[in-house]
Amino acid sequence: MESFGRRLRAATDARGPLCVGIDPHPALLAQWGLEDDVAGLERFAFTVVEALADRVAVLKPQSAFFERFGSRGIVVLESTIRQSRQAGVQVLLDVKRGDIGSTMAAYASAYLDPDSALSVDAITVSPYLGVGSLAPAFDLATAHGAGVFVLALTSNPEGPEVQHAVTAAGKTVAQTVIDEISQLNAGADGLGSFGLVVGATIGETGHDLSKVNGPLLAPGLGAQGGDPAGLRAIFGESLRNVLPSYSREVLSAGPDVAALQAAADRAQAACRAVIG
Ligand SMILES: O=c1ccn([C@@H]2O[C@H](COP(=O)(O)O)[C@@H](O)[C@H]2O)c(=O)[nH]1
Repeated sequence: MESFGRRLRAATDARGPLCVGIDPHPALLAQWGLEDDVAGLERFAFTVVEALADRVAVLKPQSAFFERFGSRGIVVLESTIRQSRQAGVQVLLDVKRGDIGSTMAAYASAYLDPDSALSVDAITVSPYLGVGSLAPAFDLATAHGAGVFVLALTSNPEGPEVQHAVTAAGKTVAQTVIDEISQLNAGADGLGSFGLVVGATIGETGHDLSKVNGPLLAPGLGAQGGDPAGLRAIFGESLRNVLPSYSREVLSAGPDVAALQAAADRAQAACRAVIG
């Protein structure tokens, strides 16, 4: 199977770099005139897929908002993933898993084994137990042409306390993660399949992303205050590999399908003006 990195590059070349999150917040369900229940969750998620699956490169369901409804929410997540993939969009499940290797192997099979009902193109993971503990996810992703995005410099204000801490080796925790992921992508044919999460809100931090050769997911645009104009200072020469990601800013245009599409088109144009 073609690698995730190559599929992603083809998708962003064809449709632009934009990633839109599917985050069915209770407040958004109310704004859309939907009940805060499984039927409302389903209507919300399916409407986003109907509106955007054929015009953006990546849809990013936020697992937490589906898990909130227990097993019935997971069934909706499975359908959302299935419909999205059938429509040809890359699906990045924002699920931020991370555990000791033997447990990580089970998480990996849940999301990266093509036989799983929750199988997606890529997932987000947390390196807090050490990047090496994520090896089962890297291995399964490689075997099945999937991708893995590792949290490095997150968009929230609490992140730097941990991520900017300097290790005994003299590098920040974030730079350690960045360098380990860069090594995984070394020798990739085209864009690598191992990505990083680097928030669009962080400003210039001095971290070196130039050797990553993998996709750089940039959440935090719109509702969290990030602006496409700020991406240049954060990503420098790696700008071409950035996947700018919006959730609430685009989703709040719903439930009208044409209004959602117009909001996504505006976000796409703003990002293209910076990323190209
Ligand atoms: O550093 C991070 C990592 C992940 N996220 C996720 O992205 C979306 C952002 O939603 P907005 O409505 O555009 O603020 C959400 O699912 C977060 O969990 C992040 O924001 N920052």
